[in-house]
Amino acid sequence: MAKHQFQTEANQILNLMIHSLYSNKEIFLRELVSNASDALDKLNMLVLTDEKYKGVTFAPRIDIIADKETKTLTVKDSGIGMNEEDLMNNLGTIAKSGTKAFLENLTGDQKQDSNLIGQFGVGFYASFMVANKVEVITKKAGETQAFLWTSAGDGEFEISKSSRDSHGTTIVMHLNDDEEEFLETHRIESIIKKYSNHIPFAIFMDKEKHIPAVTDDDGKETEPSRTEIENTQINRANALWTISKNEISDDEYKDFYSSIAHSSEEPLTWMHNKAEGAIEYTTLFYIPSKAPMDMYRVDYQTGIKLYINRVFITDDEKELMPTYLRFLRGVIDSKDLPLNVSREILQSNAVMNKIKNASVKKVLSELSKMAKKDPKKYEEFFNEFGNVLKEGLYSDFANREKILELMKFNTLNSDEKVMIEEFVKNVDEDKKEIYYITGKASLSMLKASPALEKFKSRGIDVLVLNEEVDTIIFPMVTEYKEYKLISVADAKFEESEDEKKEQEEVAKSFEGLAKEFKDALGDAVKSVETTSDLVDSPVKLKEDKEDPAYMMAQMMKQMGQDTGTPAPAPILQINPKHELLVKLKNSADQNLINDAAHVLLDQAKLFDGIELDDTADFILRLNRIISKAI
Ligand SMILES: Nc1ncnc2c1ncn2[C@@H]1O[C@H](COP(=O)(O)OP(=O)(O)OP(=O)(O)O)[C@@H](O)[C@H]1O
Repeated sequence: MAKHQFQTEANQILNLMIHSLYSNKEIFLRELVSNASDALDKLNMLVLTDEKYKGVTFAPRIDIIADKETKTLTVKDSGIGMNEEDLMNNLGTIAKSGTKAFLENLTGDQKQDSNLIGQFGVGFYASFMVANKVEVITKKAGETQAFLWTSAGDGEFEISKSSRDSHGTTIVMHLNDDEEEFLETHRIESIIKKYSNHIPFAIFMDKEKHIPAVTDDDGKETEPSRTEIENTQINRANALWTISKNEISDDEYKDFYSSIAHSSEEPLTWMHNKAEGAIEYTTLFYIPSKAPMDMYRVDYQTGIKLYINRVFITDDEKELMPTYLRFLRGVIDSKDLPLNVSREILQSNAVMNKIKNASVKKVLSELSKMAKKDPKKYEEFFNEFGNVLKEGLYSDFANREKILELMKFNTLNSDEKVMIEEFVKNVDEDKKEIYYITGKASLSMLKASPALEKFKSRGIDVLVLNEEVDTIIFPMVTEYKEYKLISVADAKFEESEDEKKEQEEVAKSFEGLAKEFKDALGDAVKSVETTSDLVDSPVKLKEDKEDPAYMMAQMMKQMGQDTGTPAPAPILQINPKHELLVKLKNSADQNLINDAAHVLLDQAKLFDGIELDDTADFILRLNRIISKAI
């Protein structure tokens, strides 16, 4: 008998289970049954596709055995089973993916953590919530040696040789004294009905059956009533997605979600679709109510299971759906794919691609319906998954317009987020230009940006995009229907001849001050010029987009490369109508002009979220100006 230590992460999960933070203990049965069902799925596929398993019989069943005398509860399956190496890896030494993310997210706060556990799906270790000792007797299909894995959940497990009639896995849980409720037939049956009614395989259990008394014609009892034990199927065992929509209740959909997503939270919504025609397939997609913890990790777990004619193929194929829909949970099942499909084939398979494209369209159109019919629910969805969906704007060119229509935008003139279809109603029908501003700043800060003043003064609304990803995504999104998307910095408004003339005159009268500013600031700015764009602010920065150095820096940024070379110096634009600049123009105090030039440049930088190179210098100059004013 060999003793082994649990891997640190596995041990942490185990400890959590034992000192159960989680109040919903009954889910241990859901987890074990779901593992049994997965093991049957795996064997089913191998028997159908792999020569090596030709001789193996696939007789799928799951048995639950409650023994009140030994206080044990057993879950047994005739699935793929495990050999010694599998046992070592799967039950102890290698934590399943997502474990790290899960553990990092724990807060120590019972209520919050219990929610997290509900989302994570603790798997096999959940058995230690109710048992003080767990034994796993298992034999891998096609192999001869069976093994016994035992642990009391105390940091160690043991593996030894054992025997088992045929392939499959038996999990024996020695229940804690206060968990005997899980030996009661009705309790077990209700848990199975709740979570595992629609796994594709039958679950059996011994049940007491009442046989009524037999009476003769005169009503005299010839045989008394009695109870018999009968091995009975306790779940419906019909893959839920194969049933027609109108025969499935909301509760059944929710329960099925709980079993495939290992989640105790209700899904936000689901979409069940049967496509008939050239390619036949069924999809059942769920949108969770909370974002999975690993959603922003590269090693996120996919939530879509692929079945081919009800035979499980994979749940680990990131190409099944685009990454920007990675929050989806559910099933794709099609008769029209070859059973022995490999990962490579799957990725380039024309049928799979058609299913994928049609499914994406379906999901997007369902989301669009939700946005219109149930805005409150859509808001919940968007708050959780909006930023992930947004990734589709650059990764899925074909559906860009639809994804854009699913976005909710902050805008300059609105306190509530609006959708683009609403937004364009107020766009100038002649110009057909949608303006946007991006920046890594708070919403209020960005809305107060000097760059928006020319829009404010003209009453034009602007999309205000203050998420970090927006600065990368939106420059790539150049149009929506017949509208152009234009960054506020590139927006041009027509001016009358008189206006132009007036501006030229103003610029001329400010030439002296502009030169003094440039002399004071040196290479920190490319040039200093007057602008008619500003109303309330004295200055703003402008990038010179024609500058080759600027274009180069942008290109490198888009390719995700930071070469460390500083961006080219910006142009400092000054507002000739602003009192401050008018006063400076008329001032002969060179020191004041010098300090003001620096302070105004720094002020413009701060507005654009740029860190100051020399904060001490900024403060020194500011203080000098203040003391002069007093
Ligand atoms: N009844 C079983 N038959 C065969 N293998 C099993 C069985 N139960 C568990 N395993 C193996 O042990 C692994 C770990 O199981 P565990 O329940 O901890 O996580 P999981 O099933 O991989 O993840 P999740 O619970 O999120 O689906 C499984 O992936 C599987 O390989």
